Amino acid sequence: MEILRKKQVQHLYGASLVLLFVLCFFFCSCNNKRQVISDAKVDEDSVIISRFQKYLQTKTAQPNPNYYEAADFILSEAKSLSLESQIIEFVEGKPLILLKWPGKDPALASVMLNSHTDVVPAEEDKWTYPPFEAVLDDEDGNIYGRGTQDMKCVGLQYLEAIRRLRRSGFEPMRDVYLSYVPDEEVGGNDGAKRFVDSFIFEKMNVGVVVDEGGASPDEYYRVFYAERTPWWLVIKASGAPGHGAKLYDNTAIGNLMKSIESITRFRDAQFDLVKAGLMAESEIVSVNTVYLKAGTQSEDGYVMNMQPSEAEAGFDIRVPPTIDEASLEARIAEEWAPRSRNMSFEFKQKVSVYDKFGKPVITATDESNPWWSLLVEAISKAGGKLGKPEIAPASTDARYYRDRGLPAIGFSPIANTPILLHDHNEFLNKDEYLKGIQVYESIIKEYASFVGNTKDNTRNEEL
Ligand SMILES: CSCC[C@H](NC=O)C(=O)O
Ligand SMILES: [Zn+2]
Ligand SMILES: [Zn+2]
Repeated sequence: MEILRKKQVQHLYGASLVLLFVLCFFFCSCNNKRQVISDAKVDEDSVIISRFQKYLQTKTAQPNPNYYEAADFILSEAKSLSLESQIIEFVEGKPLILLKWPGKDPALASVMLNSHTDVVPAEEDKWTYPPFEAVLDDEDGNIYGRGTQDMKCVGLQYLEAIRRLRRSGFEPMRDVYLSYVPDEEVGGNDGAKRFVDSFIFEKMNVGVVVDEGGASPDEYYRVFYAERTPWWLVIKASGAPGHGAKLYDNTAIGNLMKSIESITRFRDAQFDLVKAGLMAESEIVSVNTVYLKAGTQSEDGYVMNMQPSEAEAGFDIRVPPTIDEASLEARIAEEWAPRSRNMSFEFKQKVSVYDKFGKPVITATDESNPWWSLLVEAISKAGGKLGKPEIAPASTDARYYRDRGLPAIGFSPIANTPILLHDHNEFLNKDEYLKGIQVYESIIKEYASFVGNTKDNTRNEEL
């Protein structure tokens, strides 16, 4: 009896040891698998980041962008994804790359994801890291480089999102186009403008355009449904020249100064509305003096005892679509550059805030525009938070698409990031970049699967 019990106990011990061993083995192998999976994810992420760095290293800064360097990179990525591709040169030396992921029902209007390949220049000596080396700072995970926010991030995130969707077996219903356009930073006349006027664009039967937005310092992504248009104003004043010691009326510089005082009063009043929290920054007219030119030059500077006969100033004015253009025009002609003070003015750039029907160029952000609702849904599905739709403070290529009556949404998935577009030390955190890919994955999926009617989905078309 005693012996039997002892034996039973020994058996029990043996069985428990085996069970423990099996459990240990199972647990360890599971853990190992987890380890393998997370190692693979780290590896995949670093490959994605190095592709981004490669695109950032292409030298496409204005005023001498090497567009072919960027084109070669985009085309090789497109090839690895088996996307259809073509290079279009509306202007020699300024290629536009058009990629296509064909949908199952080509009769449906297509989705177009737009980005520009050029970037603004950088003052290299003011940067912590060289602006075209795309250095990844291991301490904070930030990637520094011109174009990290504006907007090489977006251009490549589109492709990374498509890579993932393809891998998951997703097939679009609608054609998805990716357009990589030149010259946005200098006005888009040789890029997006030529493109929208082309037969190629006509044939694409675009139903919606997604284009760039901006960075957001908080956790809410910014989204733009319209934008302020640029009025680049040059004011010239003339007056009698005279001795530097003489006081007299109507000098060129005196006349220009009066205008600048008037412009400054207007600027301050507009700015006060923002400071008081009554208006958003892009809902007011902004005016900034960008150059002043006067004086008679001498060998070592300017002649000091002569009052010049001509003086000139340049202003960057940004006009929201909510404003009455005629009253601003009248203010310029009557107060800022009146003929009565020997003044004249011209616009280096003047884009109307109205479309050809005289209505403000705006994309609807309500249920009348299914693309808007789909975007909201897609971002939320990806776990992103969307801020209140805004008017973009500056210009983008989206205006060319909106001008044609197409809904165009300005959106870059950059949250928790200081706004450094066109600034020194522009950067994007690698995790924010990776998160953005998921967001586009969700948007493309939502847009490309949508089979509902898209007619009359912008206010412009309704009118
Ligand atoms: C009107 S051409 C200039 C376009 C430029 N776009 C982005 O910064 C801008 O200054 O708004
Ligand atoms: Zn941009
Ligand atoms: Zn820009």
